Amino acid sequence: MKKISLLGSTGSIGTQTLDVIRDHPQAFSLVALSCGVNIELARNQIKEFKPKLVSVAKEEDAKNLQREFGKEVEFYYGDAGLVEVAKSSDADVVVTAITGSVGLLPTLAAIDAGKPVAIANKETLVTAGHLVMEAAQKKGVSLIPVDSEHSAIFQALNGEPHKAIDRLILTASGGSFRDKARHELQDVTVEQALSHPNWSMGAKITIDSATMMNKGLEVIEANWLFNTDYDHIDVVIHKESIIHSMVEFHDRSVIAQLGTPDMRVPIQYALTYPDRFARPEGERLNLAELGKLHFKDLDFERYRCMKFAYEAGKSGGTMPTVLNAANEVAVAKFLKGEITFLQIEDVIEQALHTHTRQANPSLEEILAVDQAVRARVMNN
Ligand SMILES: NC(=O)C1=CN([C@@H]2O[C@H](COP(=O)(O)OP(=O)(O)OC[C@H]3O[C@@H](n4cnc5c(N)ncnc54)[C@H](OP(=O)(O)O)[C@@H]3O)[C@@H](O)[C@H]2O)C=CC1
Ligand SMILES: CC(=O)[C@@H](O)[C@H](O)COP(=O)(O)O
Ligand SMILES: [Mn+2]
Repeated sequence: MKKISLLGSTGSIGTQTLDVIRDHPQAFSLVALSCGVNIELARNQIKEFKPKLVSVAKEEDAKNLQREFGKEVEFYYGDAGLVEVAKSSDADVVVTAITGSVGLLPTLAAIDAGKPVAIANKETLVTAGHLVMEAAQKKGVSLIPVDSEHSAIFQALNGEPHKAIDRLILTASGGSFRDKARHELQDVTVEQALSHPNWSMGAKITIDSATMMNKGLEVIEANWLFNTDYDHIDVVIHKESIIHSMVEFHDRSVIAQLGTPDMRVPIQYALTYPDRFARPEGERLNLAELGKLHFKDLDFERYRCMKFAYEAGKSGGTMPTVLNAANEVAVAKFLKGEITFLQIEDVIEQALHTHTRQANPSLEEILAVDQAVRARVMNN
């Protein structure tokens, strides 16, 4: 029985992780969970899965739940609660399905406690990839990708030596506005931006997908997870999201991983690796029915966030931290109707331009830059 601690249980990846646990009750159990403010759903999850440790965002919710559930469950709250859920249970693996760089400290805590991490929370690797990778290496802890592109690459690599890799090719759907030209993006609404053509995901990543920042974050994520430099990571637009990503080897052989868009597949693989469990209910891929798959080069002027992400990734130091923090706040502002869709790019560009890069930042420096950028962007 593999015991799981789940950060972000009430979100898109979180609830799909619970689907996987529910599908394989002999193999998996949930021993700890965290969520933010969706207490109604968390309450049902606690009743169904009976975790011993739970963290919520607010102290008041933690106190009320403690009264309700009694001694069987220990409740925590806030950022410190996330760290407890990550390190203090008897979990065999921690799934990071929380959104944003708030996932950094709990991820480091899980690694420090020697727990393998099934990593969906890409912002953690973007904001402090060098610290996360160094900690994982030092502790001998594995980071297993959940993000569909990185799971695809992980599966395509399947033990191939690093020296055999020539290029990683990430596929990008193009997001909600894949068929719109740049001049048509002036007045797009939040509702339109939240309508992804292929995937049902949380709000933040859906907006990232529409700006193409999601792919930018994923390029940085791939750089860390697969130790591959930016000149050997490409992106191709593939509107159907059937090929989840590819690896080109030195002999020009290209291995891709395909499947219908269903995040439960990479989530489950991250939990069963190196084994594969069945997903009998999963939708089969029918290529004949699809008929065609489409591919298109990425236009860096159309998708300016991609340019920012490659530049920030190549610069390294604190630049990816700035990219991520500015993006998180800009997306939150767009979702609240405070800025327009195209202003997301302007906010990020401005934050990157005004920042003085620090090389090889410590955890304290990363946290300070993250806070400073958030404060500046929030008040602008
Ligand atoms: N959705 C997808 O298909 C994919 C997602 N990812 C990545 O996975 C991560 C999660 O994405 P997704 O599931 O879509 O996001 P959702 O917005 O659907 O869920 C986010 C989860 O994190 C919790 N949360 C958010 N902020 C806090 C906080 N400050 N403190 C405590 N809990 C918090 C939410 O709690 P609550 O709702 O209770 O407030 C919720 O449980 C992201 O990093 C994303 O990029 C990667 C690949 C695919
Ligand atoms: C499901 C998943 O992994 C998302 O990150 C998805 O890739 C978003 O799709 P696009 O960013 O390609 O639109
Ligand atoms: Mn992805």
